[in-house]
Amino acid sequence: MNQRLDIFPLTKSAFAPFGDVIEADPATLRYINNGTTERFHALSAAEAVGEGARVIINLFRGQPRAFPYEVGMMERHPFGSQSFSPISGRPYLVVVSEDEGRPGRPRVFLARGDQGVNYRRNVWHHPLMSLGAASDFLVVDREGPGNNLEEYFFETPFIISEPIL
Ligand SMILES: NC(=O)N[C@@H](O)C(=O)O
Ligand code: NI
Repeated sequence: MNQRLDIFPLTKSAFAPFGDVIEADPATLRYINNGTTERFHALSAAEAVGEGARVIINLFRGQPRAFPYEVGMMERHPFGSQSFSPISGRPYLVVVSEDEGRPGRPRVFLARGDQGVNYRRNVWHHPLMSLGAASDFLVVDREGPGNNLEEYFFETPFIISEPIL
């Protein structure tokens, strides 16, 4: 099998099996604050399940990945969603897999610096992949009891070549 992964643009429809894209979607636009603010309403929703669980807001500062990059593992969070919204304005990579009892072949999306993603609960994804320079992200996910991190390690890593920005 060809282990090299192609990179696709991040779009709402392509990402739909994995979660939501957080971007200024005109279909969600509401004018608020006496017309001085545009509200792009309910682009996604945070989920945190389990007694005593809560949704938390974090800042992640991701160091840039080097290429060619080996995707040797995927992870998922069984008890909650996880969203990443870029603050530094730089593009980044989003790597997700369908669940086949284990992660299927990863799919790689290039996200613009004005696009965030919300991984639905229990969706396989690779940890944050910043590009070019250390990049900050607002991250909304779940804190609470139980192990909210499941990891899977591939026998043969997949390869991502340097993205063309
Ligand atoms: N470990 C952690 O909080 N981050 C990962 O879940 C990630 O997806 O980057
Ligand atoms: Ni994660």
